[in-house]
Amino acid sequence: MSKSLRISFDKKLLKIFWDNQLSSSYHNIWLRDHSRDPDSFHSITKQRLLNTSAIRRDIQPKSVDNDGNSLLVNWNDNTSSTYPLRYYPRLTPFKSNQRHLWDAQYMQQHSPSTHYSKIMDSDKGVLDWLQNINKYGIGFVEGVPHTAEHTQQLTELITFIRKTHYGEFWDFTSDLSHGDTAYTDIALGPHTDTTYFTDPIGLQLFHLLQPATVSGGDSLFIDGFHCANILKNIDIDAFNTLSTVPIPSHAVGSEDAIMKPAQQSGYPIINLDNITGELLQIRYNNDDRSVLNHLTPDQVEAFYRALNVWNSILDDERNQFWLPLQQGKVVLFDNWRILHGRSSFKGKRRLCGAYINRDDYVSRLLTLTEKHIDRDLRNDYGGLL
Ligand SMILES: C[N+](C)(C)CCCC[C@H](N)C(=O)O
Ligand SMILES: O=C(O)CCC(=O)C(=O)O
Ligand SMILES: [Fe+2]
Repeated sequence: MSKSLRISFDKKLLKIFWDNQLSSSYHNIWLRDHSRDPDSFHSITKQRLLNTSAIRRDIQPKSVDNDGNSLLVNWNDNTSSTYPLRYYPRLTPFKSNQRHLWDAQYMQQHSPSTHYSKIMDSDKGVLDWLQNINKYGIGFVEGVPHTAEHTQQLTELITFIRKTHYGEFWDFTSDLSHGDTAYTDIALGPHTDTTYFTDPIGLQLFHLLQPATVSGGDSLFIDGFHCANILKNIDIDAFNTLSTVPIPSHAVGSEDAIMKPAQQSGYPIINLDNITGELLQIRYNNDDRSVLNHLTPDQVEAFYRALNVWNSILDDERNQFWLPLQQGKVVLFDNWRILHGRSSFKGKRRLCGAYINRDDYVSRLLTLTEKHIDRDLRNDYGGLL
């Protein structure tokens, strides 16, 4: 084949040249390994059937044809491969181009919200809600009957609730019923929850069933990704410190804890996606941080300096979205991105809510997106998994 026409499906996935211009034998192995022919790839389960280690080291394309839908490669081991030509972006809900980072002013003017009736009507309403989470990290629902039962039912329309040593669907007040300051009336600074789990909870939902009867108890939300970007821009050393120094943290739980109190070896406060390098997870709770007995003297200095810069950004009112939660208004937020807090309060206050696992949230988002957004995507997406 004389033409040397480059067909590039995607820089990362698959680029091949006609005229066998693949430069290294491993590129041939890589190409063969990504074949979508029925002997190499299960079209329903999207799993590889091919035994990668059995691919011959000297595998070479003998010919390459294009039938308009797929690229057909015949190999020198008498096998052949197909590669669908159409390429859709992988449905990865956390590509930064889908995220809209925000400060307090933006959130005051554009609180992403949907109505309870729309969610109860159909799972398209659930998708709208989760798309707000995917884009802004936070999403409100108005018009929710202010009972724990209705709130739990609403939560379970997303997916199942994650059970922890705090219970399943929680409905709590300041009675220290669990060994945590959340069960008191003191102020809580901006934080993410369950930093002491190997897999911090993905989403957190709050519904304030009883605002504080005397005063206070307002809620704070901060876009941790927006703040991490500020940190990166103003002090790259501090950003690098907080995205590398591992921090241990713990939860005491309480006698009736279903699970043993959690104590985890460390993870950094700012965690990046291992493939894309994008912001993946903010893991910050200064109250739950355990003893730092693993740092060198230099790391201690770098850590506390960086922590000060980080806190100066969190404490900047321009980044702090404060609001008094109310009966009937549910908030759901991405605990891997959004920090939350509370002002101290006086009197009785009752908050209910739940945790949802990260992976269960993401798979629900993907499933509803494929169902409602792009039916063709299933085939193209499947062909190129
Ligand atoms: C939400 N709920 C009241 C159940 C528990 C709160 C636990 C708070 C804990 N310090 C953490 O940050 O994980
Ligand atoms: O009481 C509140 O508003 C939230 C407390 C808190 O941070 C939590 O329960 O995780
Ligand atoms: Fe919390």
